[in-house]
Amino acid sequence: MRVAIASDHAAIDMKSALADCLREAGHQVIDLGPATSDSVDYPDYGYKLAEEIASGRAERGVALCGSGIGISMAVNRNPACRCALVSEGLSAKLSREHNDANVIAMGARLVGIEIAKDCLDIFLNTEFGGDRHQRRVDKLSAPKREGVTA
Ligand SMILES: O=C(CO)[C@H](O)[C@H](O)[C@H](O)COP(=O)(O)O
Repeated sequence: MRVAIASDHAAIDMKSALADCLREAGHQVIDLGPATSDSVDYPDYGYKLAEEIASGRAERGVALCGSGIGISMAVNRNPACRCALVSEGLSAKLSREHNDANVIAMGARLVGIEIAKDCLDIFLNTEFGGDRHQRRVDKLSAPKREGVTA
């Protein structure tokens, strides 16, 4: 699978460790940076990652920052992305089975590396359930959200 990965300065070590895991598992890794631990802004990297998904250059994405919150918000501003912020395996599994998540987000300051590896493995190896979940996921992509005024 083609997997894009991006972080901010707070998650650079986790990015490097997860990129190694992805390569060892035979995935093609698109590392969008950053390359150093100099302070950067998570929206810049979240938007870059989202663009990789939207363009089709990447099939899945991994978004990392200190809490995972900021970068997941940035990724989800792109309508092509369904980014799930997770911190344990069951959420990673449900993000695929129920939500067809195409990006996983985690917080390097909150989640240990072994749990992060487990979440990533589950995220990449769990199929979408389809059926009733497809109808709901379709509504996430609908150009007009029924009953929403804002
Ligand atoms: O967690 C984050 C955003 O949700 C970021 O990774 C930052 O770490 C966080 O905003 C704190 O930034 P700092 O410059 O490292 O203090």
